This record gives sequence, structure tokens and C-alpha cells, in this order.
Amino acid sequence: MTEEFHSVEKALSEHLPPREWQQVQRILYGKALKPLELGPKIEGAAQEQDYEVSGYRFEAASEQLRSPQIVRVGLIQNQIVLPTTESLEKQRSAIFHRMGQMIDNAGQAGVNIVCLQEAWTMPFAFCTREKSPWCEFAEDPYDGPSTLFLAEYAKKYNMVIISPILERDRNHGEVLWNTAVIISHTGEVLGITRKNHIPRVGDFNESTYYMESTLGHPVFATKYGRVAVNICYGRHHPPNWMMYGVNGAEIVFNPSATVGALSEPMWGIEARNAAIANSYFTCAINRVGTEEFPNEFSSADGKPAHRDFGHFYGSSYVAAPDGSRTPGLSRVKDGLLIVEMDLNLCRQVKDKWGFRMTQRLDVYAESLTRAIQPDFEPQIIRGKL
Ligand SMILES: NC(=O)NCCC(=O)O
Repeated sequence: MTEEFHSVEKALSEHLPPREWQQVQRILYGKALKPLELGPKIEGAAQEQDYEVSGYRFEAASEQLRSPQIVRVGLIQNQIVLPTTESLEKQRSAIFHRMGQMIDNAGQAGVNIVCLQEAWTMPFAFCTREKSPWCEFAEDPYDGPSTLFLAEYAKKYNMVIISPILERDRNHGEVLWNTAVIISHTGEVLGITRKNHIPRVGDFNESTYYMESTLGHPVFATKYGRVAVNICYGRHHPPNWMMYGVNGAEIVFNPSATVGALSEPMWGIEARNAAIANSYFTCAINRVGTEEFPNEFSSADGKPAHRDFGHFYGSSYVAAPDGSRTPGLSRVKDGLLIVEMDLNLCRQVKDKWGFRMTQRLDVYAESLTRAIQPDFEPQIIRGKL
């Protein structure tokens, strides 16, 4: 039943009278966004290839001394294409083909930065705890098949591509990491960043496969702005978001893979709150569909063994530093969300709200330094009970 529920926005717009819907939108989504006209070619290609495409525009006030810094970002959410029982080669090629179609359309629509979902080259097989065959999807971030594939699109469209993959680290004992590769508009790899927080919840058995990043919170100065990537579960950790802001990010992408039963009520809050708290844009991307695996696995909760993770609910969206946000893409369908944003909004919101000025990093740095000492005692003042 929930699998067929398209989106909160569709349900509200269909069932509320227009005047109420307008007020609900104002309160739930912030400042009304203008639609981005994508034109019949882009919309036609999406329809023909059976995915949703939608476009929105975040505007900023005009300034006297700075020109607008307009950037178009594209978020892609997708299902795996073939069953997980097919050969790895076929599964991967089919996903590459699908991404090629969607990135082509994004390129035609003038997108400057595109971000794919977490571990986009493969099914999200980490629920199974099986090493074979799934670890075979891991690849070198500099010259592995997905980077070589995407580099061509980056060059063709002068586009930065953020490619979250399962990495095989050839310089450090061939260990695995959960990594995002930042491919510059020239097709070269600008750098990599890795997942900082590895889940140990539900069937997200990722700690069986890879460890927490040791790379910190890098921000990449691209042709189109300063970008960072907070991979999936890192969105539950406000200090993780904060550090990308401290390092100067203007857009933070959150490529994810998460399921309805676990996290759906949190989804619309976390990346949006991060945009507000850190005065940058956030782009939350979730995969779609239900992926079934050949062998049963258990969740160690006394319930029957099963073959799937549950439903990945899509709902990708973009949030702005002023708290406004786009509607989400569908919960059930592949989608391309194209958003034009003026990065000048970041500084304008900093000046208005002063969240950076009032942040008190010094106080937290000192308190946290104390909190991690073995002899730390929480600062609790106890009254008579
Ligand atoms: N991929 C991933 O880290 N998922 C964990 C579950 C969640 O964060 O909602």
C-alpha cells in the first residue's frame, strides 16, 4: 500500500482546496518557488524513458557589488534495472545505460552539477552481509569503470558529476570504502570524499564491509561553486553537516539509500534543517524501489528472515539556507530534479540571521575537548529530590 503512495505533495494538492493548499505550502515549504521551464524536449525525453522530471528556481535578492551566482544542479534517483540474480556485468551495464539517458537529459537542460544516489552502480546489498559477489562491485575511484564512464559526460556537458560508489582502495590493502568521487567539468577527478558515519541500524549492515572515513570534511572548489558530500547516514549527525559549513561549502549533497519503515518521517527534516543551520543549500537524494536478493537474511529481531530491505522511498529534494525547499520527487519512480539556485543567497541569509556569527564554535570546541576525556563528568546540577 505505502509503496503506491506517490508523494505527500501530490496527496495534499489533490485533496486540499486551492486556498488552503497555498497556505499549507507557505508554512510547510517556505517561500514559494518559481517553476523552472524545462521545455518539451527535456520533458518528452523523460516521459519516453519513463521517469519524472521537475524543475524549480531559488532566487536571491540582487546586490549592487556582486553579480548573481546562478548554478543548475541535477539530482538523480533511480531503481536498479535488472534483478540481483543477473550477472554483475549485466546489472552494472543496465544501470550505466539508464544513468546515461538521465545525465544526457540533465546535460541538455543545462545542468552544471549532477549528483547520483549512494552506491549508484549496484544494488544496496549491504543488508545481506554476504561478501560474495557484492564486493566485486567495488572499484578504483580514479580509473574504475564508473569514473571512466561518467568522465565522458562531464566533458561533453562541461558538468561536475558527483559519483557515490563502493570504492576499492588499491593503495591501502584493497580495503573498501563508501566514497563519493568528484569529477570536475574537465572530466578529471578533482578528489574523493568518504562516508563519515556508518550505520548500525536495521538491515543497514554496512559496518561489515567498510569503516568510517578518515578524510575529514573536504569541500571541493568547482567551477560552479564550493561543494561537499555528506553521505547518507551522516545526515543524522548535525556536527557532520556543520563541518562542511565551517570549511566553506555552498552546496552539500546527501546521496542516500534509506527505507520507509526506518527513516521516512526524518527525511524532510534533516537536510532541510542543515541548510538552515549552516546557511548553505542541501540536496537530499534517495534511491527508489524494492530490491530483492537471492538469499534470505535476518534482521536479528525475532521476525522471519526475508529477501528485501523494504521500500527505498525516493523523495529527493533541495533545501535553501532560508528554509524554503522544493517538493520531493516521487516515492516510487525514477526521477531527475533540476534546480536553479543563486548562491548569493548563502551570504544574504548569513547577514540576515547571523547563524555563523552567533555559532560559538569556541565554546563547543572547549566543551567537546572535555567531553571526550576518560574522566569527563556530564555538567549536571543536581537539586534535592
Ligand atoms: N545508507 C545508509 O547509511 N542508510 C542508513 C539508514 C538511514 O540513514 O536512514
